[in-house]
Amino acid sequence: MYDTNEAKTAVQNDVKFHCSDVQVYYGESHAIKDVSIELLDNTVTAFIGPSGCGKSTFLRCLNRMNDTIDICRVEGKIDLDGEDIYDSRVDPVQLRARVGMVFQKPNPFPKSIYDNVAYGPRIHGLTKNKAELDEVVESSLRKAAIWNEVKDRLHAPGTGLSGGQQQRLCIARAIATAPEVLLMDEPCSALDPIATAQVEELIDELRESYSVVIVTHSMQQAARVSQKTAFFHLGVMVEYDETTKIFTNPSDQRTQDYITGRFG
Ligand SMILES: Nc1ncnc2c1ncn2[C@@H]1O[C@H](COP(=O)(O)OP(=O)(O)OP(=O)(O)O)[C@@H](O)[C@H]1O
Repeated sequence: MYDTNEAKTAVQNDVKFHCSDVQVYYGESHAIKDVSIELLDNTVTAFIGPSGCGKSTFLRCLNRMNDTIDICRVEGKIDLDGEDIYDSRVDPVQLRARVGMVFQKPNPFPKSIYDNVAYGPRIHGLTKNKAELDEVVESSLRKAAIWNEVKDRLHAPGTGLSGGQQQRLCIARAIATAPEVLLMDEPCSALDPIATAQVEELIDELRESYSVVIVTHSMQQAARVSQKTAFFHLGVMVEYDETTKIFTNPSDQRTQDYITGRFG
């Protein structure tokens, strides 16, 4: 039913994130229950599940974006390369340079294309001079597969690009701080089919350099772009396995019901 690519399966890659017994509360409401998962390097992991099951909440735990929500409380342990990201010594701003994020709606800053990409390297002091910064901007735009479309108008506003171009600009902005992990929260939901195909192709390329975690409502997209899939339901991670296995022979009846469209 779903077109998965078994040859792309990545089982031997290193663990980037080791999450154990993660709980998330919004006030009294228990949104994520006992989630334990290992997320691999050089792998695209898809989070799927019905609306409200907690996919975005769990994704936001991985770079402490939930810290910005007053009523949100995270418990359990989340290690990135063996280091606890919730340790009081960890600076969330530095963490977010290592664990970049791309949102549902393209959100370029009201700045030029160049300045959008240069923003992260500038605030983190990653380059020594203008020539180095130019290089980072160019290589990030190239990796995000948008260089050829913008190279002659780097000083035009980022907000003047099409939706698909804006999303690739946001991916370039996330890549510019040399992250190790890219979190993508429904990155194609505001894009047309052509822009979606371009971003999906890009996600496949990004996997060579990063660990990519993507929340998606589209099971076809999860099947196309990911090697691992986690299925969430009512705040619980029901099943986590090779994408091929999840879409062809899931172990849990709830996963089976979801992928065959019986609920959600
Ligand atoms: N800022 C918030 N304040 C209070 N409750 C929240 C907040 N964000 C999410 N929730 C609740 O947490 C639960 C999980 O929401 P979340 O957005 O993580 O689910 P999701 O699977 O990503 O949903 P969708 O696919 O619709 O985006 C829901 O019950 C939601 O109402």
